Amino acid sequence: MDQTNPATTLSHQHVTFPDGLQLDCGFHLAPVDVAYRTYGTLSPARDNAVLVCHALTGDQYVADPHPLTGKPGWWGRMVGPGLPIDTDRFFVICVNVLGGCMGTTGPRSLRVREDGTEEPWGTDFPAITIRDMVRAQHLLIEHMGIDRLLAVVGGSMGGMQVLEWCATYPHKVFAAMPIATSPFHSAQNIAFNEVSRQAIFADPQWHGGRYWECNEIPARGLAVARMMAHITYLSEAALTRKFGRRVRTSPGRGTAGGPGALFGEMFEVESYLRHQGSTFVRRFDANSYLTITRAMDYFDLGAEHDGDMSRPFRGTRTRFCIISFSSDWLFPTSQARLLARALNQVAANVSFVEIDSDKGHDAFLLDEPDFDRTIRGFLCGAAEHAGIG
Ligand SMILES: CC(=O)SCCNC(=O)CCNC(=O)[C@H](O)C(C)(C)COP(=O)(O)OP(=O)(O)OC[C@H]1O[C@@H](n2cnc3c(N)ncnc32)[C@H](O)[C@@H]1OP(=O)(O)O
Ligand SMILES: N[C@@H](CCO)C(=O)O
Repeated sequence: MDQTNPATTLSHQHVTFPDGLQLDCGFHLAPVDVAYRTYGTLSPARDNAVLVCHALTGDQYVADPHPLTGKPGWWGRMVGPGLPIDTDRFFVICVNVLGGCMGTTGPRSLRVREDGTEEPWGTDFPAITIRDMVRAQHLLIEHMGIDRLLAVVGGSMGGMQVLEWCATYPHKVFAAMPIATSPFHSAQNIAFNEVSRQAIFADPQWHGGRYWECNEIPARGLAVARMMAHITYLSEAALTRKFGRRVRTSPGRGTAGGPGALFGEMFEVESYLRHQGSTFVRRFDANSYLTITRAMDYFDLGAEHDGDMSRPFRGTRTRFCIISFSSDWLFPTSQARLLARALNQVAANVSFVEIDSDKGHDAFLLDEPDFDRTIRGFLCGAAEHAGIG
């Protein structure tokens, strides 16, 4: 089933779809490479698959070390034997999103020019939507011979994909967990994304998006984009608990590119953000960042259906568990509640849980026992209702 493609050294699991995809923007993108990871074993009936959808800067390495950073998978505490998404029981699939930079086709992928030579797509990569990402995942799921996913689970932009799965392929999702997400990307979030993008554009090493020609990357701009965005993933309480107003007298870690040493001292929180920025640029592509943030901005389930948020789910038989976090100000509980209300009009099985946490948006990536229990319980219930042992 797995076709190892020597063109990518980033993913152990990878399929090329020569016919590609018709995108929402009207462009036909072909071929399309889909890079993914699986954990656990697909049952003979192919009915125990759980698709995990990653967030903006995530990737398919959910539960094994990242090939570029060597760090543990981003949901290693959630996915594995005996863990809430139990790989002794479920076959877990995670796909690097379309537009990404970890093996699935994106701006860094090569395209063939008219003269037969190849170059990266760069900023010519077509605009994509969350639905396009889901279509690419669907190609893979069909390729695997899976008719129905037991569950689709994801946080943040991953949650947007969960909702698109339910709207676009309603008969293929038995249960869905949209986490720390919203049925539309808010004006505030579009605004934050725009600041991130402007930081990239302002970097002299951006070179109009053709930075590979100069053998450079817009590292400073991408790092600033990440620093700003990272603040939105936390909460005031989390930042205060972690750093307060503490300063470090020696700049130490996290000084890359900054003027901290000029001031003689640096607040711990500054050092932390610089560290987050500088580690990010080692693993992420700026053009992917632009492409994916734009896809998030376009996301608006209601607008896709004449302003009626419940319409895409009419007739659904999917079981939903919506989860929000009390201190998440990026995807606040109020937006999850709007989703729950819309779903309640048309779906028979909708539960909604707000987890009490002061860790902000990224709480879905962190140790939150109530969250773990909710995921475990919902998946066990779904498996039972689906008749899976
Ligand atoms: C589906 C997806 O969402 S995938 C994408 C998820 N991954 C990311 O977002 C990666 C970046 N984000 C993070 O690291 C997030 O904060 C989390 C949620 C993943 C991890 O949170 P936490 O466990 O609380 O870690 P924390 O935010 O404190 O960061 C720890 C890092 O900061 C460093 N750090 C902590 N304090 C400081 C400081 N004062 N100065 C410099 N560096 C610091 C640590 O050394 C550590 O570095 P390392 O990751 O290189 O080992
Ligand atoms: N911190 C996560 C969540 C963002 O929504 C990421 O970077 O993907």
